[in-house]
Amino acid sequence: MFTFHSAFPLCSRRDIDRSSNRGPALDIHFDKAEARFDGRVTLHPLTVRLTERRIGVIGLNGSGKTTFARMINGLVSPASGNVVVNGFDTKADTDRARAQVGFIFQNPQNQIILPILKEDIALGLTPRKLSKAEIEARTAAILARFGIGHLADRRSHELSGGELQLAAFASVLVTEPDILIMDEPTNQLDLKNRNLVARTISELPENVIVLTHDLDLIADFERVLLFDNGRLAGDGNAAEIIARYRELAA
Ligand SMILES: Nc1ncnc2c1ncn2[C@@H]1O[C@H](COP(=O)(O)OP(=O)(O)OP(=O)(O)O)[C@@H](O)[C@H]1O
Repeated sequence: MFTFHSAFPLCSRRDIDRSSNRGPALDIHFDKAEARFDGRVTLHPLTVRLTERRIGVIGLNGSGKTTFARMINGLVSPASGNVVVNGFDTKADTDRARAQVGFIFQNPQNQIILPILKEDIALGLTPRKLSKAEIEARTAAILARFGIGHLADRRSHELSGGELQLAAFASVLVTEPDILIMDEPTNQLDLKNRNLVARTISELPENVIVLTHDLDLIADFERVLLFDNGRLAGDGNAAEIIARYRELAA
C-alpha cells in the first residue's frame, strides 16, 4: 500500500484518485513492435502489456532498454507493429500518446535548460495557455512537492546533482503525465543523493518505469523486464529477474 512518510509533501491531485483505488492510467501495449536503426534491428518484435505501477527495466549496455522506453513516448516509432499507450497509438496519435508520458532523461542537465529554475519549470506549462498567476502557483506547488521551493530563484547550473535530479522530476511532473519514465535516475549521484532520489521515487503516486543499472532501486518493484541483445529475456517479479540478470552478466 502507498503511504506518505517523507520529508517531502508529495501529495497531488492524483492522491485523491488513489484514495478511491483509481491511480493515474497505465496501460501500455506493445503489439509485435519492432525498432530498427539504419535497417538494423535494435528491438526484435515485442508483444507485452504493462499495467503495473512500478516497472523496472534492466539489461546490459546496448541491450535495448532506452529504445524500448523511447517507443513508449513515441520518440522512436516502431518499424513494424504498434505501441499503444493508454489507448493512443504512438504512430497514429503521437501527440496524445506522448502527453501520457513524462520522460526524465539520463542527464538532468539536459532536462533543465533555462538559467533560473522556476522559469524552466514554468516553461513546461506554456502550451497550456494558463494565466501568469496560475503558472506561478503551479510552479511553486511542484517545487514545494519535491522540497526544493527554496531553490526557485537559483541558477540551475549551480544546483547539486541531487537537487538537479529533483528539479528534473519537478519539470516533468508539472505537466501531470500519467506515466513517468526515468532513464538512469541515480546515475552519477553520491550515496546520499542516490538515497534521496530512491526514496522520492518510491513515494511518487505516479506510475513509474525506471531504466537502471542500480538493482537495489528496483528490488521491490512489482514487475521487472530484462532485455538482452534487443529481446525481452526475462519478465517477472524483481527477485527472479534480477537473479537471472546476474547469471546473464556473470
Ligand atoms: N539513434 C540511434 N541510431 C543508431 N543506433 C542506435 C540508436 N539508438 C540506439 N541504437 C542502437 O540500439 C541498440 C540498443 O541501444 P539502447 O540505447 O536502446 O540500449 P540500452 O540498453 O539503453 O543501453 P545503455 O544501458 O548503454 O544505455 C544499441 O546497439 C545502439 O547502438
